[in-house]
Amino acid sequence: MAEGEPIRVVVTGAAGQIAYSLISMIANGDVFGKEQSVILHLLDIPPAMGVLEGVCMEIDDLALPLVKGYVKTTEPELAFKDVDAAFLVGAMPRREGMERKDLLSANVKIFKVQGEALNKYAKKDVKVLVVGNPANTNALICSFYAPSIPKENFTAMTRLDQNRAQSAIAKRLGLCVSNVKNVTIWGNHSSTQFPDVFNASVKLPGSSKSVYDSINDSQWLESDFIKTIQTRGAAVIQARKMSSAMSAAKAAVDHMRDWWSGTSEGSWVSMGVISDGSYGVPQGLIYSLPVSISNKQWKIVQGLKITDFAKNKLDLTAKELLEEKEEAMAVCNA
Ligand SMILES: NC(=O)c1ccc[n+]([C@@H]2O[C@H](COP(=O)([O-])OP(=O)(O)OC[C@H]3O[C@@H](n4cnc5c(N)ncnc54)[C@H](O)[C@@H]3O)[C@@H](O)[C@H]2O)c1
Ligand SMILES: O=C(O)C[C@H](O)C(=O)O
Repeated sequence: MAEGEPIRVVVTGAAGQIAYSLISMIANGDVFGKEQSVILHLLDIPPAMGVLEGVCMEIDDLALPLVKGYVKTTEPELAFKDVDAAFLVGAMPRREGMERKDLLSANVKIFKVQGEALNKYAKKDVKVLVVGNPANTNALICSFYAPSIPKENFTAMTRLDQNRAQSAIAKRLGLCVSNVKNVTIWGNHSSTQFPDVFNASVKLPGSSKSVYDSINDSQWLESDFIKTIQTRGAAVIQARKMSSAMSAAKAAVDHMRDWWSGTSEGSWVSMGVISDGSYGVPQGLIYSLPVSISNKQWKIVQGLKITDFAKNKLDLTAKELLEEKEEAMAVCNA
């Protein structure tokens, strides 16, 4: 990319509630850096075009110098044309009482169509982040229908779960969240996910201590803490009557920023990525794993301690993803 040239960034579901927070953060340089200008590609469906018109007025009124233009469209071929990065947010959110996989039959077809469009129109090194639920399986389907783009370029968002877990640990310890490092989310962005602090640490002045030792309450860590993170999305829906948006947008920013700029030495983040058999996870699923990133390439962190307790949890969430994959393929082939 030539110095000073804008990158093209697509946000789907651009008239929705997550996009409303996300677009301003992208436009402000929070994802691709304060020097990187952007052309925003904003995709939504015809009934949402009036709202999107208003969002575009607000983009103008933000008066942010990094925004070199925007494309507002209902056409995937325009939305995905030559894009460098894709935030695939547009999909139906769940309502109270639903599991995310209940959205599968409604949402998965969107990701088939968008995979095909990415395949035809996007740059071959496009970085794709799927936010729309069920995020892991939607990312898998999107990648399946975009065979000319490397599978490594399709990821699903579990960063919100990581942020929730790190925040809960910090709160319990009375520390700032920036002191908590290397919490891992394994598996599906669903109630079977495993938020794992066995390998996480707490930074203290001049030293570092394991989260386990710092909290010193394995009963809490192995039951209430896990359940709270697994069901946090549902708790937000119950309270707000709408799913998380502000925190979801921030997590999407964190995910793409780290993919773009890299992780620091000795630290990792969680992303739903294509599994290669590491940690006994079946190959070919989009499964949340610990990754370190440099030169815009993620790498699965190897050698983390997996106890029998953890292994059972890893297997359970893999089983759910295998079932979702089968159901999604059936929906797409129907
Ligand atoms: N992975 C995560 O951590 C995470 C977190 C929060 C929400 N989500 C999911 O993100 C999705 C969006 O949530 P939201 O709160 O912004 O929903 P929303 O209903 O406010 O917005 C969704 C937008 O997508 C649009 N849309 C629908 N079909 C589309 C299509 N085919 N192409 C383009 N746009 C389309 C809708 O018109 C709407 O404007 C939901 O599926 C939600 O469950 C995921
Ligand atoms: O829980 C949901 O349905 C929305 C989102 O996936 C979340 O985790 O908040």
